[in-house]
Formats: sequence, structure tokens, C-alpha cells
Amino acid sequence: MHKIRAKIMEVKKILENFSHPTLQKNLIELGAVKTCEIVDQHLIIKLVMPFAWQIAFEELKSALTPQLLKLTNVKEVKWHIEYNIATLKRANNQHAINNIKNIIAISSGKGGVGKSSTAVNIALALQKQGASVGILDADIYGPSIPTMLGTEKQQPLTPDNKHMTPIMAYGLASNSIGYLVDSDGAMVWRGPMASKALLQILQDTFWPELDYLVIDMPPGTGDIQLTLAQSIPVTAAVIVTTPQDIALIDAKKGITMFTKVNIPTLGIIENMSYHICENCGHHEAIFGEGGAKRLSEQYHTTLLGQIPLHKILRQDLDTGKPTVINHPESEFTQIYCQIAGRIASELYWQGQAILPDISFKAL
Ligand SMILES: Nc1ncnc2c1ncn2[C@@H]1O[C@H](COP(=O)(O)OP(=O)(O)OP(=O)(O)O)[C@@H](O)[C@H]1O
Repeated sequence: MHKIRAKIMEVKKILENFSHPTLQKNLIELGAVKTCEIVDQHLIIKLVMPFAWQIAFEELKSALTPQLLKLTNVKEVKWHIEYNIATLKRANNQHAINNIKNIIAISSGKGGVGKSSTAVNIALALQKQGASVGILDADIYGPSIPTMLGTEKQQPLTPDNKHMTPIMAYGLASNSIGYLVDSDGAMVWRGPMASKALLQILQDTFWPELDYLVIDMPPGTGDIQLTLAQSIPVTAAVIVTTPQDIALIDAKKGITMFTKVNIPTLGIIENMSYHICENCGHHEAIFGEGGAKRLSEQYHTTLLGQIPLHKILRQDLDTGKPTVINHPESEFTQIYCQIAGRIASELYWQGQAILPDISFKAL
């Protein structure tokens, strides 16, 4: 008995020493190890994590299993993970939206940098990391999420003539201005009414319980974006840019806009970082190199990841099956999942966990 206890202590020491870019405290300090025992020659380790962590969990298993087998002499190490995603304090102490723990605004200073493509793939990657996720398309200038999810012909039902049921696609709960108005009708939203209308869509959707709601914000840093950012109970923002100088100048304006309204910027995603030739796989930095990294250093924020420019990414979105779904084993999905893991962990470490019953106060 005494010997087993000593072994378990050693196992915990090994878990304690595991370091990973997504961990600012080790697993023991974080209180994530809920079970660590030897039963019938099996070492059972059960973790409960407060943020989406699946990729890092796979890395943990392959890094530690051989060492733990050698130490304990058991037949097998049985790893389990569950998620109890923390609700984090919202910017400006805004009231929560019913059923939604955390809201991540995906924004860009400039149009056409791939903000919506990134938002939809990141939402799916967060889901793949163990979280329940929704996406709200708030891009009033060109709502593209329905096309990217292959749901453009659907419309949310209104069971009580007030609320809408979100459209489900690949496990994601989605709502978009694009489901509600046709492309000409979208013009109506381009006024001061836009942020009010969007807030209403956000509040009047019957969201299932969501750990993260990703919001695809309208591009730019004008009045509409500013009002919108202020009226939505956002946890934090992420900025998408390309390495091109002009996009970087606008990304700076994006960071400044969020700072002005006291919304923390989690970091920057550089899209179209380099082109991968579909024939020979050659990498070419067609929009320049190192821009987002310099920007993140200058503004003391994180470069969350770099996504290449590749034909597959566009084709998958055009056919309504984002790459994370259509090419789950690809290097692109791996990149999106790494970025999603970074976003979830940065959100947790930069934020402040609050009790869900406080955040679920009525509006
Ligand atoms: N990394 C990439 N590789 C290949 N194609 C991409 C990539 N990122 C985006 N695209 C393509 O570029 C086009 C613009 O992307 P997207 O609609 O996501 O941009 P956006 O910034 O949301 O635009 P807007 O400002 O108009 O809302 C789309 O056709 C998309 O499929």
C-alpha cells in the first residue's frame, strides 16, 4: 500500500513537470488532476480542464505514457479528460447572454483578409477541442457564414414568434443576418440600426448551452464596428490580418479600437501568411514576411498563429464544408486546432473566472 502511494506521488510529480505553451500553471496547481490511482494494474488519470485543451491532451499522453508505464509497471495507462469550461469576466462588466459562457469577437481592420473563413474554421476547431460552440455572423456588409456552412437555403424557425432557433451545421449552432434577409435586403442593416438589430439577434436566439460563441464582426474600425463592439458582451477580441502593410496598418486601428472600448485583444491571427503551391508544395511569402509578428510585439499581444494561402481552403468554403470538416486530417486542420487551443488558453489565462450563476443573470 505504502509502495503504491509512493508511486502515485511520483506520477503526480511527472504530471506537475509537464509544461506546454497553453499552461501558465502546471496541471496540479491548476487543480486539473481529479483522479490519479492504480487499479488492477492500470494507472487511471482523469483530468477536468477549464478550457478547450484536446490537442495539448494528445501531446501530454504521448509525452508521458512511456515514462509512466516504466515507473509504475502497470499494463496500461488509462487517460480521461472532461471539460468544465470556465465562464470568464466579460469586458465592461456587461450582462451575460443566456446560455453563453464566453464570447470571442473575430475582427479585422480591413475587408477581405479572410476573417469569416478564419472565424468559421476556428469555431469548428474549438468544437473539435472538446467545447460546445456557436457562431454568430455579424458581418452586415457581406454575411458569408451561411454559404461557408452550406446552410444558406435555411431559415431559423420562430417557435414563439419572438425567439429564433439557431441553424445547426456540423454541430455548430449558427445564426446570421444572412438567414434573415436576402442579399439586397442586407442594405437595410447599414445604418445606426445595425448594432441594435444584431444585439437583438444575439439575445433572441435560443442558443443551446455554449462554452464559446464566436462572432464574425463586420470588417473595419468605423462607427458601426465601434458601437457593435461596445454593445455586445464580449469576453475578448481576436484580430485577423494578412502580412501586407496595408492590412497591418488597419489591424493596428483594430487593436486601438478595442482598447478604446476596454475590450482585451487576445492576439492576432495572420491569414494568407505564405502561399503553398498545390502542385509542388513550395512555400512563398507573397504578401511579405514577419509583419504580424512585429505588430504583436509592438502592441504587446500574442501572435496566435499563421494560416497559409491554399486553394483547398477556398474550395472547401465555397462548397459549404470548411476544411476542419472536409479535410480533418490535413495540416490546415492541425493549424486551426493549434490556434483554437491557443485562443481558449489565452482567454482563460488573461481572463478572470467568475461563477456561472452570476453571469447567467437575466438581461
Ligand atoms: N488562407 C486562405 N487560403 C485560400 N483562400 C482563402 C484563405 N482565407 C480566405 N480565403 C478566401 O478569400 C476570400 C475572402 O475570405 P473571407 O470572406 O473569409 O474574408 P473576410 O475578411 O471575411 O471578408 P469581408 O471583409 O468581405 O467579410 C474567400 O473566397 C475565402 O475562401
